[in-house]
Formats: sequence, structure tokens, C-alpha cells
Amino acid sequence: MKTYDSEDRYIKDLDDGKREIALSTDDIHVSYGTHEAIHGVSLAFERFKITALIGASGSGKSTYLRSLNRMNDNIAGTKVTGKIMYRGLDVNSNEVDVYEMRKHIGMVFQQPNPFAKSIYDNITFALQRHGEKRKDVLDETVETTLKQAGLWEQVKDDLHQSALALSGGQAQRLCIARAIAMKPDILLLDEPAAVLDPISTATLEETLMELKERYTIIIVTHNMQQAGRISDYTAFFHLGNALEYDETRKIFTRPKIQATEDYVSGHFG
Ligand SMILES: Nc1ncnc2c1ncn2[C@@H]1O[C@H](COP(=O)(O)OP(=O)(O)OP(=O)(O)O)[C@@H](O)[C@H]1O
Repeated sequence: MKTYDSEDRYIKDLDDGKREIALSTDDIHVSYGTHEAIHGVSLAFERFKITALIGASGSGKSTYLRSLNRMNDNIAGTKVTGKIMYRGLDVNSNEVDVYEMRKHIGMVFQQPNPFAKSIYDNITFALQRHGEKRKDVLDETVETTLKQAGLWEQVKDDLHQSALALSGGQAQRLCIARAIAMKPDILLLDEPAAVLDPISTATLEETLMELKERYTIIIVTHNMQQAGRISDYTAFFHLGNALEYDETRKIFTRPKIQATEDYVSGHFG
């Protein structure tokens, strides 16, 4: 593999007072045991925009994404240092109630993972656990979130059927509906279209474009066309560093770093 100088980087400073920042990280390092996978990543994410994280396999995109709502806490031996600022709070501090924080910073995974429950119960499960019992509120949440996720028309007559009977694309949109039922500010998506066919992927992309009116979205994708189509900003990861971060159209037309240019043009490695 060609080597690139990790000191050679361009990170656009979005936190310059001109934009509303939903979330930012300052010098994030993540280690699995003695192996450091992320070497100090500082990025700011603009509110109501889609930011794509791109880079070769193993470059650290998922590790970084998972740190944003402390999902790495679930992996034994993982250490995360640095600040993750959300509404003036450091998400990475010990004082944060992780369960509460994840209501604001939700996540959708690569593999759709509906619970073995009805469509209705998948969406209302967490709300009910948080004490919501009013049937009208639960019904309304189911309808609104399924509409926002672009699934309502297909399932409105089957709400009490098992979610396990849904297709992969439908199940992934159900997982998005389930994530937004908690009314998060930020949605983290880890390659949500990886197991979907092209038609389901196109539908999912339309859904994300609509969702960004209400949510700040950070998405890991291997699909360059997808990053180009849906994202406003793109961060290019290489060997655990964010080497370039800029508006997507600049990353794809006039990248400032050679590694980015090689990656987006398919001449990488
Ligand atoms: N649970 C884990 N335990 C130990 N090492 C891990 C773990 N998850 C990831 N890593 C290591 O961290 C580094 C970054 O991996 P990560 O999955 O974040 O990269 P990625 O860019 O998301 O890759 P991909 O595109 O293949 O998903 C790799 O060296 C990987 O082997």
C-alpha cells in the first residue's frame, strides 16, 4: 500500500461561529487493548446536515462512529480518550448517563436488527420502557415515525405482525423508525445500506434526505456514489486518522490531499 503522511491533512473548521454545530469531537483516541485504532480525531458536525465518513476497510470509520454515542463501552478492553461535545456536555465523561444520552444520539447498524416483536412493539418498546403508557401517544409515534422512515404505506395494515417477516430494506427502515421514535437530535448510521439491494438502497437514501430536515445525520459508507449523492460534508479516514474533512462536492472534485484524491478516484493502495 502507498504510504501517506498523516501530518498532511486538511480539516475544515465548521465550528467557526458561522454554523450551528450539533456535535464535535476533540482529539479522540480509541484503543482496543494495546492497539490504538483512532489517533486523535477532531471534527465538528453541522446541525441538520448529512456527514459521510469514508475510507478503506480498517481505517477506523466505525470505531470513530461508535465512540460518538459510547457504543465502544460495550466492547471489553476498549479505551476512548478526548472530548465529545454535545450541548455543552462531554459525552465521554463518567458523569454522563449513557442510557439517557443515547435517546439524543441514536444509532442504526449495518445489519437490520428488528426485535422478535410486532412492528408496533419494535417502535414503542423503548418509549414504554421510559414510562409512556398513553395509547394515543404510542399510536401517533408509530404512524409518524413509519411515515418519516418511508415505511407506513407498506405496513400500516400489518402493525401487529412480526417485524421478522419484513424484507431487509423494510427492516432497516423499521430500525430507523425505531431510532427516531425516541426523538433523537443525531442519528448515527453504520453502513445502513450494506446489505440492501439497489432499490431498497435508493429508498433508504430518499428517506435520509428527508430526515435531515429534522436530524443531524452521520453515516459510514463504503459507497462513494452514495456519499456523493446524499452527504453535505465528507470526512476521509486513513489508518485511524481523519486526513481530510470538507464539503462533499470539494472532496469529490477538488480534494486537497493526495490520499483523498487517490481514494475517491479509485487509485488507492
Ligand atoms: N472489536 C474490536 N476489537 C479489536 N480491534 C478492533 C475491533 N473493532 C475494530 N478493530 C480494529 O480497529 C481498526 C479500525 O476498524 P474499524 O472497524 O473501525 O474500521 P472501518 O474503517 O470501519 O472498517 P470497515 O469499513 O471494514 O468496517 C482495525 O484495525 C480493526 O481491526
